[in-house]
Amino acid sequence: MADPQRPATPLLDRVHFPSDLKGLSDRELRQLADELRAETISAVSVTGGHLGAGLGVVELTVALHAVFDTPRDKLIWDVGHQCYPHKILTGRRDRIRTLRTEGGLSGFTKRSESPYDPFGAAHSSTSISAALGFACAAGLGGDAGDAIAVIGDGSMSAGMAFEAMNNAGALKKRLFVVLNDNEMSIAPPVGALSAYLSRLYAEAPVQDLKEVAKGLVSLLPAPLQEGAKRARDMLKGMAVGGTLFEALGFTYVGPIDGHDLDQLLPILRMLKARATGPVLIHVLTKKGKGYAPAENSPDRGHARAKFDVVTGEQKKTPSNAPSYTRVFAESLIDEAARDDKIVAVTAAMPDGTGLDLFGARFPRRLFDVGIAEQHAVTFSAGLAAGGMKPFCAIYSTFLQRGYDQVVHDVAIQRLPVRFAIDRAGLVGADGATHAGSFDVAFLSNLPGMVVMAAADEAELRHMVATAVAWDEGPIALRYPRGEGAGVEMPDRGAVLEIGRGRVMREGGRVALLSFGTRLSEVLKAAEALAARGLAPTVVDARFAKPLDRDLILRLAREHEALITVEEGAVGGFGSHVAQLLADEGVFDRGLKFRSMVLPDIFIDQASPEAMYRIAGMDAAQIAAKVLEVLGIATASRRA
Ligand SMILES: Cc1ncc(C[n+]2csc(CCOP(=O)(O)OP(=O)(O)O)c2C)c(N)n1
Ligand SMILES: CC(=O)[C@@H](O)[C@H](O)COP(=O)(O)O
Ligand SMILES: [Mg+2]
Repeated sequence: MADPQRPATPLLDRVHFPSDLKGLSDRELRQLADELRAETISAVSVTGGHLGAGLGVVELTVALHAVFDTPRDKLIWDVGHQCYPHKILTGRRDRIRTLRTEGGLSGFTKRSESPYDPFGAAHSSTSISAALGFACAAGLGGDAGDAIAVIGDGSMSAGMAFEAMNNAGALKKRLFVVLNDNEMSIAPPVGALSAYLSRLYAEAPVQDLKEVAKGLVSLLPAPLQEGAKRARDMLKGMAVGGTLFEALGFTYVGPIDGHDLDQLLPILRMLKARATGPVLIHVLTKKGKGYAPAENSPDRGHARAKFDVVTGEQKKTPSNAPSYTRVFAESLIDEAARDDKIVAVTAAMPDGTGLDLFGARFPRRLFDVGIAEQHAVTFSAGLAAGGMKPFCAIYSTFLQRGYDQVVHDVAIQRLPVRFAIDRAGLVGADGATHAGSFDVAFLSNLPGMVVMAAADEAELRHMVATAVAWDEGPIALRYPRGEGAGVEMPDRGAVLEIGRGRVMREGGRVALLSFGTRLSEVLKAAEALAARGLAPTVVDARFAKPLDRDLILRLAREHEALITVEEGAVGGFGSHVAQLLADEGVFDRGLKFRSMVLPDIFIDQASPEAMYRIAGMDAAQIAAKVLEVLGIATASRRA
């Protein structure tokens, strides 16, 4: 009997690389697409991960690989969260059930993984720039081949995509941009571009093949276009809204049905044969296509835990503690009920940041600006300058994109923007691209910035209250992905004294100075050391900026060694403590000092626990560091 969890895929079994598609008929390609969809669903049911986007591009993936000559032609998937079918067709099917696990395949495209991934991604809206780079390199004697960017409607709204199109339209290089329009970002898309795209296909019904083919004569080199004017005019008439892309110098083709290989194949073949400059192919698809539990869910199956293929039911591990994200959202709602100046800003991540809850309660006070982190930061600066109390909630990794805005628009003007930095530290299955490693470093060096890290969910509630109360300049609070520590929650957040840490336990010889949620591991390490008669002092620093100078200098005076621990890269909390100690001449007096930070490598996907083990930051490793600093040999070292 057929196993629904592991479908039969007789044709796909014969396809190992895109070259195997070349001998298949269009009818066989249609069958292949069906098998590829079933295999994608089966694989993600085992691994969890991004499901809906991949299901939406199954036919597109088959068509692009069937028509273009990858990897010579460079196929660049924007974000890369839709690339699982592509991985299956490009020599990685045997490892597809290792997606997003330690030692397994990345959940995104990655250059080091395959020559079929010419450009890595995971953050959005980079594909057109990269493809244009490839197109120009080819023209200058670099790698030959066409460049094709596939970008979603959500990602298309980001400034970078328009910067790239503006450049491409002027350069007039042959370049293919496939706009995969599924009317979804993670949440329903927002903004004027989204409305514009909807109008495009509301006004111009999906074109039938014959008409599109006629219109495509406009791609012919100029001398051949003369006799085709009527057809070109017809295409223009149909693609009423193509004018935006045409104004940017692209030939607009579409909208076409992205699930219909009878449309995709001939159009792509014709474009491959004849296009001369930049072309935008507007393809309509359905996120989650072909799998009812995904199609019918509000996020169209964007990301899934492992699930049962038949029922679609996800296998989530139950938890006793609320997530940090939820605590942030509930705390903010609580504060906002008392203070009508509080507003919230998200860059296309209402669910991920918990601000969907805030929006449900205060619809007029939530701004989802789309995938536009730079704008989100400066927009928040404007809100602050206008007298509001904006909470700009962004994942640590995505805030990287808005750094100049943080410096130039917020910090220099000392505007009280509250940065709620979610996904701080190592996040697990999304890997290095999504790790929140750098925010402490890139924020703590800014004059006037206050930088806090919550050690647990109760602390997070206090930090939200503290940020509300702080009007003197920008302030950031960081917290990780996942569940809290399960501590008792205060009814209301207390306003913390800026720049003051808290002593968790007093001990001798060594002081452990923790910044963030490693505190629980630090306390476990302290317990283990205490059992050996080496009870250390443990402090929750709370602030990386301003530092609690008095406390740190006291600890330095009263202990033989001081060790900082943080979920961030070098240049952050530990570096600032070291700077203080150096400036105050403390090292001259013989203090032993170590800073436990994320190592100077990008850590690939694994469970967060495994990633912290790789980083050398679990309780056992912290305890071992203490022994090392004190010159006490451990059993394993002696052995
Ligand atoms: C710079 C950046 N901001 C936010 C995200 C989070 N994110 C990942 S996919 C996604 C939605 C993308 O929508 P779209 O491009 O339309 O692709 P779809 O999922 O609809 O296929 C978002 C917001 C990201 N990866 N990169
Ligand atoms: C592809 C992408 O950037 C998002 O979908 C991201 O994977 C979400 O991460 P969380 O699961 O931590 O919200
Ligand atoms: Mg989309």
